[in-house]
Amino acid sequence: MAEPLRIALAGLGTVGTGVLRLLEANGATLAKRAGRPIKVVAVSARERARDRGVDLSAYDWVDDMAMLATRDDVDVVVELVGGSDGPALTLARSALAQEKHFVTANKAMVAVHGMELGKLAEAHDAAFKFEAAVAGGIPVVKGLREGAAANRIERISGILNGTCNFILSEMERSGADFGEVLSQAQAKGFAEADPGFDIEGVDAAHKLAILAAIGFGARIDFDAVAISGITEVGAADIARAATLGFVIRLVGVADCDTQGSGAPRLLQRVRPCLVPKDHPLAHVTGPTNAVVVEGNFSGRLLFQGAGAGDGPTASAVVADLVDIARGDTGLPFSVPVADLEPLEAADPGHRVGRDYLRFTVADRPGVLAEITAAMRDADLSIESLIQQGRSADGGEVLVAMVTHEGPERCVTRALELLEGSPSLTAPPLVLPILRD
Ligand SMILES: NC(=O)c1ccc[n+]([C@@H]2O[C@H](COP(=O)([O-])OP(=O)(O)OC[C@H]3O[C@@H](n4cnc5c(N)ncnc54)[C@H](O)[C@@H]3O)[C@@H](O)[C@H]2O)c1
Ligand SMILES: N[C@@H](CCO)C(=O)O
Ligand code: NA
Repeated sequence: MAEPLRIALAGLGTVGTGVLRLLEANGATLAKRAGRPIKVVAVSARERARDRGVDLSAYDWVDDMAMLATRDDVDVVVELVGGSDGPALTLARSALAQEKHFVTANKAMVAVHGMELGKLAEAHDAAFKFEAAVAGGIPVVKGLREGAAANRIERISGILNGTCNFILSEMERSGADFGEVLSQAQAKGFAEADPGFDIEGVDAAHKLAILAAIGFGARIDFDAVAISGITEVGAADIARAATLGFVIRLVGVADCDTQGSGAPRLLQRVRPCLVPKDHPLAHVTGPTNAVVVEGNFSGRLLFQGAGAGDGPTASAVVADLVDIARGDTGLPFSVPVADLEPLEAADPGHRVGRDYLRFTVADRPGVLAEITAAMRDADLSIESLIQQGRSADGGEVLVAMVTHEGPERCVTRALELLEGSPSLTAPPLVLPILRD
């Protein structure tokens, strides 16, 4: 059998230890599939003494992870540390500059520095692979880059954050409150080191920006992703959505739009959406992720599976190692980085859709008339409206409505007209209804 592919592994947390376990469990099969053994030679993490439930005695321990990139006995550096900058980025730059292949699960770093790292990889004939960075174990980077390569991609949409999906579907199933379910997601190892990245939608936006770059042949533009997280979604919204025939999911959507001018513009958004109960994404529960890719010849492709957790994420990391062992060390993106288009961000104002609007209002006469007058003046038409119950103390009540299809600028205008109104006791919540 050929010489082993020699690995240095930085980070021995949830994913890093998962990779060691997987290589141990499936080593013989992997060697056959890859044509040579995949062998870890060195590891690095913060605390050497910590009990991780894996035997590290066969690997060199390196205190300073930056040293992994300088070793002559290493072909691939695997980074499972996290953080868009700091030691992960230093390691990536140094490994690629020294012509080591580089594999990572770090979507924050790929979303922010992917263009620079991709260029560096191309310049040094090294592989730069990040299947685990997007939707954990689901082979969606490969699916888009390779499986759907023959298509013009028209739209990418998906549930890209396991923590948020777990929280929303658990709140829906058990009626538990947000904080309690977030703690469960943290205990299960889905959440980021800073769970703010999950619940504010930033993690999903990192992943969407990476997928959009591959799908649309565009430069990664993470700063252009419009992001809203799930912190404002309450149990009452989930219950009202259910009454109206929807579930609430955090969904990332990217598509291109010429806005009449000819030049394609890219719209990337991550928002909690109302998903019709018969839509495939409505059945995605727990930490599962799902991505719908719409190709002009393939039609709809649905990729679904575990988006987080040690085993599934390790599966994606090791799949990248198998590719490298087989000699697939080619372009990190669908085209050379220099050929990725710098697409401008699209203005969503003219996009047509339906929305769920939730107002928290003072419980007194005339308030509903004020809201509906603003909607009339903004040319926004109401399809249905729910105002349930009365507050015992004449305090505040929730009014939820669903609009008819109309341009997004009408919703923006209605909210502008209501801004500062003393009738509203909290900022309104707008959740788009995901279109088919
Ligand atoms: N956990 C998941 O389900 C999952 C899924 C997909 C991608 N990811 C990504 O994989 C990466 C790792 O995630 P994780 O969940 O395994 O994290 P983790 O916190 O469980 O592990 C991180 C590891 O990196 C080490 N580390 C952190 N900072 C360090 C530093 N400054 N110097 C040396 N070592 C340092 C820690 O000691 C630990 O061993 C992140 O980029 C994360 O976004 C995680
Ligand atoms: N925190 C991420 C891990 C997988 O990328 C999630 O919940 O989806
Ligand atoms: Na993946």
